[in-house]
Amino acid sequence: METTTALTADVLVVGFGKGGKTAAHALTDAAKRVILIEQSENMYGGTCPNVGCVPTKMLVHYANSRRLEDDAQEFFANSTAGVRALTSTFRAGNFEALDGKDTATVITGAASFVDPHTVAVGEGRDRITVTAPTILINTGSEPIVPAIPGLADSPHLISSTELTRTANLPERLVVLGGGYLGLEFAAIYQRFGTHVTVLEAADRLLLREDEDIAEVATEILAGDGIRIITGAKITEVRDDGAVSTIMYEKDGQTHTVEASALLPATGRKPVTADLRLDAAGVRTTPTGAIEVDEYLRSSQPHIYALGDVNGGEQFTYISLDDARIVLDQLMGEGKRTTADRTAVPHTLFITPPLATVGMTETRARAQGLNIKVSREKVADIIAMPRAYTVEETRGVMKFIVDADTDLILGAALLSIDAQEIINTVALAIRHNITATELRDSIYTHPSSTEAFNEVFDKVIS
Ligand SMILES: Cc1cc2nc3c(=O)[nH]c(=O)nc-3n(C[C@H](O)[C@H](O)[C@H](O)COP(=O)(O)OP(=O)(O)OC[C@H]3O[C@@H](n4cnc5c(N)ncnc54)[C@H](O)[C@@H]3O)c2cc1C
Ligand SMILES: NC(=O)c1ccc[n+]([C@@H]2O[C@H](COP(=O)([O-])OP(=O)(O)OC[C@H]3O[C@@H](n4cnc5c(N)ncnc54)[C@H](O)[C@@H]3O)[C@@H](O)[C@H]2O)c1
Repeated sequence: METTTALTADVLVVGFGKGGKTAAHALTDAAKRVILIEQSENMYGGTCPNVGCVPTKMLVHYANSRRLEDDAQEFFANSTAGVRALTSTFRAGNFEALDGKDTATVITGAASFVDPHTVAVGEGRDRITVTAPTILINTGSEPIVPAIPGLADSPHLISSTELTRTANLPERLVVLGGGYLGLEFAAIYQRFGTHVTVLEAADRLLLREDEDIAEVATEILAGDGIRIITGAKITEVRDDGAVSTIMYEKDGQTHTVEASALLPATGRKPVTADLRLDAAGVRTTPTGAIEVDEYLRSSQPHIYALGDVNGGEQFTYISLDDARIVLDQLMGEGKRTTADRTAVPHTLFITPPLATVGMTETRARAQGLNIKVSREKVADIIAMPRAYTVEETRGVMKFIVDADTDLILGAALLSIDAQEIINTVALAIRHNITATELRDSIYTHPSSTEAFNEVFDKVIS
């Protein structure tokens, strides 16, 4: 006999991502009854701490600390064991922190809509329905596997998740796509001792960045031994026992490259297919994202979508900011919107990292702005001995400054510590702090921030 447990809550959250859990905590702290449904017991806390940012950045750290005398396979297995230990601690912490609250419950199972106010989890006797006047969808994104003949069925296909967990270091990794995810895994695995090839469809890496910056980043990656092939049109994957052969066309010629592991890194798509959004009357875009307004309200005003699932930029801190917008709707003044975001920084965690914010030189010139550009190789920045003290002097710093107002328009920092100092530049842009003020500030020594003393000086005269 089919039975259903019917639960109610003030707010229902579907998916344990950054935005959903942040909102869930704030709402329970405000005495709301919250139920959060997460499909997998391996994903409490969502993508970032389990299979995304945290494991990959820990792997960057491990890969960079490998010594020549370390056995590659053993060192790698110990590294992923370290990652598994940390992620399981974070996972348990995420679960306890929320489920342990008096007014919060975490239910494990895949949720799908029954009607605009109700979702169901489980089957038969285990079926639970949850009904709530307000629903937050935070189901994240998943990898796109491009429709290349032979790829989806290849036994050597490996996901980014598996690459953060496996104990086996692949001998030859081919990464399809040279975006954020592809380049980070390429850099990590090359340093662990794998032979890595990146096949990128575009004519160069990092199309969104200025060409000179992309060129230095490409030189660094290639200098580390990664084979980078741009302008590659992948046509087929053929499998032959121990290896896959990837066929691609470049400049009118057909080439092949062999792989023992094959990572598709050609983008991620919103997870909406199994949510039965039609039953809730929630509209999606052609890419499957939940259609939202600037307040993150879906086509059903009581249903909000946060994080990757709403088709916005796929970063943890954007999902976090989505939570601020939704909380402002539910408990605040209802004014905060996605349009309030300015100077959102990004970091590509290669070594050294590439952090960017604001406008590129190319875009500023295309807009006809009167700009000054300061660009200095990290090795040449006398005011930044930190690069020498940690023996990482590769890279370049570039700032785009409005020549009329002295305001900073953008920055690209390919440098040790770039993931930290970019936040100071972003803050300066947001609060109209001028290039002169950044140049003339007092910074700790030796630090990377003190490069500002010198690099900004080059555009201020
Ligand atoms: C390898 C990798 C590295 C990354 N590195 C960085 C980085 O360094 N910095 C950065 O800012 N971003 C990084 N990102 C991107 C970042 O991880 C994502 O943008 C972010 O985690 C998205 O969070 P979210 O809130 O949208 O949801 P997610 O954290 O993706 O959570 C969604 C949750 O919903 C669950 N779910 C899905 N469907 C259902 C359902 N039907 N019922 C119940 N639960 C469901 C999923 O299991 C998942 O736990 C990385 C991503 C990857 C893949
Ligand atoms: N450090 C970080 O913040 C970080 C790290 C990893 C991932 N992420 C997030 O995850 C998202 C997904 O990452 P991603 O790298 O998969 O996507 P992406 O969109 O960043 O890059 C995809 C790349 O694949 C290329 N491509 C597309 N189709 C191709 C094909 N058929 N053959 C060869 N190349 C092809 C594209 O030209 C592009 O360069 C990122 O956009 C980012 O938002 C962030």
